[in-house]
Amino acid sequence: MKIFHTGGAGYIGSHILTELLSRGWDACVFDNFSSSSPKALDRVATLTNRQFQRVEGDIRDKDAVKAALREFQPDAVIHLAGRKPARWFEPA
Ligand SMILES: O=c1ccn([C@@H]2O[C@H](COP(=O)(O)OP(=O)(O)O[C@H]3O[C@H](CO)[C@@H](O)[C@H](O)[C@H]3O)[C@@H](O)[C@H]2O)c(=O)[nH]1
Repeated sequence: MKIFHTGGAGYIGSHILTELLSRGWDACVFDNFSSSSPKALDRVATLTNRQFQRVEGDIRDKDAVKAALREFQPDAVIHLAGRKPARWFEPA
């Protein structure tokens, strides 16, 4: 299986990525590292002893997403790239 994995460098994403690679699946991580670091991907590669594609890009950039999908040709997409939830404000 080939998985296109947005937000794959994040907390939940990097755990999912580890599981995908451990199953022998291929992955392409698409992430802008706005709340994560490429170092997380290095750690996953070391932990799993697997290499995978990495694309640094903005999920809102339709052309960049299309180009990455066209090149990788995934079987499935796991989409975790997203902004953190809005803060909770106490009512006045
Ligand atoms: O426009 C965007 C926004 C985010 N990202 C990426 O998406 C990933 C999101 O991951 P993260 O911020 O770690 O979120 P979660 O994996 O949902 O982790 C949530 O849950 C964790 C466990 O509770 C907390 O530690 C985190 O702070 C909280 O955001 C990161 O790699 C971001 O760089 C993009 O690529 N594009």
